[in-house]
Amino acid sequence: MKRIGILTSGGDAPGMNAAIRSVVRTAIYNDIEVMGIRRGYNGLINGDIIPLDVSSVADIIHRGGTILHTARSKEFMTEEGLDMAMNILEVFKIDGLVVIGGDGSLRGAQKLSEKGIKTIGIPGTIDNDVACTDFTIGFDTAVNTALDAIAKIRDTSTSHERTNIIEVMGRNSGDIALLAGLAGGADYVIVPEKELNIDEICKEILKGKNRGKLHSIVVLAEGAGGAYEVGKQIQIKTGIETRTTILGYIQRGGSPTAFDRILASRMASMAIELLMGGKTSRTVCIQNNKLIDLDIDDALSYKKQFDEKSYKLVEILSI
Ligand SMILES: Nc1ncnc2c1ncn2[C@@H]1O[C@H](COP(=O)(O)OP(=O)(O)OP(=O)(O)O)[C@@H](O)[C@H]1O
Ligand SMILES: O=P(O)(O)OC[C@H]1O[C@](O)(CO)[C@@H](O)[C@@H]1O
Repeated sequence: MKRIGILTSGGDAPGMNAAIRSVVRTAIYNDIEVMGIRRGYNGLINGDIIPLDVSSVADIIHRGGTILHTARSKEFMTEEGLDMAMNILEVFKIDGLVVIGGDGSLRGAQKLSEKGIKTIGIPGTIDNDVACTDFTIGFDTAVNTALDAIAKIRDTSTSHERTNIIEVMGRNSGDIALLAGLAGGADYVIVPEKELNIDEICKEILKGKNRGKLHSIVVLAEGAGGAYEVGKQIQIKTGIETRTTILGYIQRGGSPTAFDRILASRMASMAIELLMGGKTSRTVCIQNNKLIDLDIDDALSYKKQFDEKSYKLVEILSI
């Protein structure tokens, strides 16, 4: 293996830069050249490619976002787009590719490997919705960012004796809501994996009020829908003044936690080892605190298991 490419795709996530740094430095350490493909699969189709050396990845381990930029590419999902991407890889003499992104991005990597380019995927998304891995890069930072916001909202909720609904990201996954809610002492978490029951939530809130609680915190995952409507319903049914905060993109930016930097550095270095070992169509995952690699098709066939125990624990601890 003489020259590899690296790209980030889908939504950005804190820790992607740490992964890029680790790919570049592990490769160069092993005498492999690295080309940075900018703007995801769009950049691959358009030849938006720059060489990366040791210094190009200096001073980025602590930065959010991705220095390679990212994108979602409809064109890449067509047969013509895929062929154009393969042509560009040939033109730039790239014989291995590392893709950092969510499940869609890994699917794209798999398509390229079917066409003959050696590809390795690294799961990076704040949503933690790639079922084959216990953690995706960026998830831990997003949970900590949400937790910090919950703590601040809790202060003002207490002063005003209000209920606060806090909407977090996660697409169709309730993982950010669940863990930020557990760590933030939420009274209730609303997740897409569970049916929404407003009366049940109101009962819990009123139970808390009757034992002298000064505030209630409800963490809602965006995929569970309608934060403002949920807040309105709760206010009508409990008579308690209710406010809604949507955290949005602050969860996708910011300096990655130690956990995400370490996970990113380890996964990315392993991706290069896999390429050097001649592997293709594999994705790196972490399971039970061990890094493993799986065939991308197998990895994408995993079904995400909802963490019922943590969900129950939120209920137990909010009595
Ligand atoms: N089935 C597929 N075949 C080829 N390419 C795909 C496929 N699915 C997704 N991709 C490519 O990967 C890109 C990113 O996918 P997607 O928008 O689903 O985000 P993701 O990687 O799942 O990350 P996130 O959910 O964090 O945004 C798509 O825009 C597309 O270019
Ligand atoms: O960047 P966009 O297109 O607004 O996408 C937002 C989505 O991306 C994510 O931030 C990451 O997949 C989701 O949590 C969210 O639903």
